[in-house]
Amino acid sequence: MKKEVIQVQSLCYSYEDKKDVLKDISFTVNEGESVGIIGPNGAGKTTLFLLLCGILKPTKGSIRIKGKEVVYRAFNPAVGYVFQNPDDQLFSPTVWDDVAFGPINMALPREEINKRVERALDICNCKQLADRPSHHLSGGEKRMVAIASVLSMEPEIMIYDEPTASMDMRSRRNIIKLVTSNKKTNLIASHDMEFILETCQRVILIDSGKLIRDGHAAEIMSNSELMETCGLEVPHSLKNSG
Ligand SMILES: Nc1ncnc2c1ncn2[C@@H]1O[C@H](COP(=O)(O)OP(=O)(O)OP(=O)(O)O)[C@@H](O)[C@H]1O
Repeated sequence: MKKEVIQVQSLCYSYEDKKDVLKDISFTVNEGESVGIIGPNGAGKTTLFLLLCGILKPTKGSIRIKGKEVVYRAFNPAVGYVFQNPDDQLFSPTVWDDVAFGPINMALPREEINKRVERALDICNCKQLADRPSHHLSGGEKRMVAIASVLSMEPEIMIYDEPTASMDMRSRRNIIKLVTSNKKTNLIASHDMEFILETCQRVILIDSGKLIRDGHAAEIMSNSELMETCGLEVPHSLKNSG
């Protein structure tokens, strides 16, 4: 039987100056599943991710990761979060330092740190960037390095917020490959519907903070009436198929 690794129960969230950003959200995610989180701008996708990582604290409801309640502001090595904006993730003098930052803070032995950095840079095709300052990289390069800086911590659950934004075709393909070939649990928010379709069997559709649908990706995303009501478009590859 599949293990439930994420359990979200009756989750509500209000910012101080923006109420009811998430309204009574409940879902579970099994180990090894890849789930797309789709919804229009401002639907609450990033807010949901910040709650899953413990960066924000639920106004109501609960989130359990691997059976344990998420602790507000506590680092959870099981969860890796790739921020929407890579500049929020990269701050060290070089790419190598940025990718090593997590493993160093996990107090791993030097040899293990080196191994993990090499592996993460290799998976993300960033080896040649290792000695460059992260803030001198292009937008797409920064995004790949940001992914490497999370992969180096080897979390079981990866959360990606808009991973294909500003990526060229080759880098986008590379992300599809790394998401579909890993054995991790993946949560991915994206407006790139074709990308979601290629990487996720299941999607959760959120609109105005409410969970509208949770189910089979192609089934939900081919429903043109539903997609349009939520300000989204049926991906090209599903047009005329549903
Ligand atoms: N720090 C904040 N303070 C107040 N309101 C916020 C804050 N961050 C986000 N919001 C508001 O909360 C709502 C949900 O925002 P969120 O970033 O979670 O949406 P999203 O689905 O990720 O959007 P996008 O697709 O544009 O990235 C929006 O109305 C946004 O304006």
